[in-house]
Amino acid sequence: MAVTESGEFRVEARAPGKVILSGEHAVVHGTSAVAAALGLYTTATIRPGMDDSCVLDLPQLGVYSKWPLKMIEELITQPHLLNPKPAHVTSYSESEWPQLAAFVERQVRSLSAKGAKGADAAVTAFLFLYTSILGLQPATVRVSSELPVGAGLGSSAAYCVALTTALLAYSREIELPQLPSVGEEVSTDRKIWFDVDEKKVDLVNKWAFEGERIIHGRPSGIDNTVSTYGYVVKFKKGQITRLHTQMPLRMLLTNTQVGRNTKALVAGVGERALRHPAAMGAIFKAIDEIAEEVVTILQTPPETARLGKSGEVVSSDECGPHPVAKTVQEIRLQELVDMNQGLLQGIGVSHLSIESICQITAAYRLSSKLTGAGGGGCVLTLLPHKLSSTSVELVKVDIEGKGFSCFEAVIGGNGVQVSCQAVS
Ligand SMILES: Nc1ncnc2c1ncn2[C@@H]1O[C@H](COP(=O)(O)OP(=O)(O)O)[C@@H](O)[C@H]1O
Ligand SMILES: C[C@@](O)(CCOP(=O)(O)O)CC(=O)O
Ligand SMILES: [Mg+2]
Repeated sequence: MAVTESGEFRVEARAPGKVILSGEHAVVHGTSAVAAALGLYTTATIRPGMDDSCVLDLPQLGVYSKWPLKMIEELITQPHLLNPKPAHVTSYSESEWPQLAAFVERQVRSLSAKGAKGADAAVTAFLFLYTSILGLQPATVRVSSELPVGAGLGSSAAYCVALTTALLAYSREIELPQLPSVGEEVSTDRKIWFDVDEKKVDLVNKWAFEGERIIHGRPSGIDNTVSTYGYVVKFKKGQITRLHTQMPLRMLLTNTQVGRNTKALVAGVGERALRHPAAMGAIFKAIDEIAEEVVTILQTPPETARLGKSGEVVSSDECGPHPVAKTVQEIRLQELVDMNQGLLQGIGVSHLSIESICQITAAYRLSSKLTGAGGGGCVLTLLPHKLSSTSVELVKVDIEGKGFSCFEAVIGGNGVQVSCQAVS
């Protein structure tokens, strides 16, 4: 453990978003899903606090609050909650925090209109994680993100993972990398990100899941798991398998800009499953089979499509004026994406904006599906490895011409990382 002369330091943790390739919603009901880390990050920064207070700055939600620690202490009515136990993961329950909901509601009501949306859940999760991990230590906390919030790219999980990691590092439950000596300037471009120690990364994931429970109600755990560990994973009932993919994964992400809320969508699917247990059970089973097949395909070395009699690539398709060769795996994966989207529509989580993107890309023989909770949010479009950048541009122009925004995703990268700096 490195400590500065003054003993004070600032920590930062960054956690990636995610894309679900296959299996969203059904995974909440115990089936398999496949997801990958997305190269867009949420960063939590904690620096020493002043005036015995806690400052929370959430620029994406328009939240900026400064609370005297005495005020937070009054919310803790159970004596055993007064002593933080970072190594011992606990769950939030309203009965143990009888005054927290009303406190948060008052805080959020006093915010701007921009600040109100989603702020209650974010502030509740923050206060629970802060007091449980750090206790009543003064600190200034800022969480900012490159991810769109509430668009299916796992911003809620990245928020919980980044925040939890920064809190655990600030409490020194996570070992900090060597700090530069006091007075030594560290410029932003020299900032080094370190992976979280293997022994502590499971602790991060467990605390982050508790945060997700506050925001989502009933998370499967896939989002916080991918954000914590990174890469491409299969997830089933809490079991995580890292996939060593043989095929390069390339995709376009389109944001419909239609706002939605994961908690409400997950609850809606749960209610539909109660009304139609057999039919919904059959759909979940089909989604499970699709996810398992996706896992197999991703791990199979690419096989180039055969040439037909006149020399054409039998399994190639036209993409605008440019022919595109697809591997056998890419063609199968496209079919599975189409089937998965059809089933998601069947469980009631698609949206006209999503269908319209699927139609646009189908004209280019490309397959798309919603990713995340749906109801709006983002749509992924698989891009064959050999699709030229000119063809991708054509698809993008068409999508953007219809008023949506899209970008080519960087996926399968690292999970949560930490950085720190001395404060003189
Ligand atoms: N950068 C952030 N700052 C504060 N809260 C955030 C941030 N990102 C996500 N959240 C919380 O997560 C909620 C969105 O989560 P959710 O509906 O699951 O959508 P998604 O995870 O797909 O972006 C927000 O309303 C907010 O409570
Ligand atoms: C719908 C679901 O499968 C994924 C939700 O992802 P997001 O919050 O929309 O990014 C829910 C879950 O697995 O917890
Ligand atoms: Mg979420």
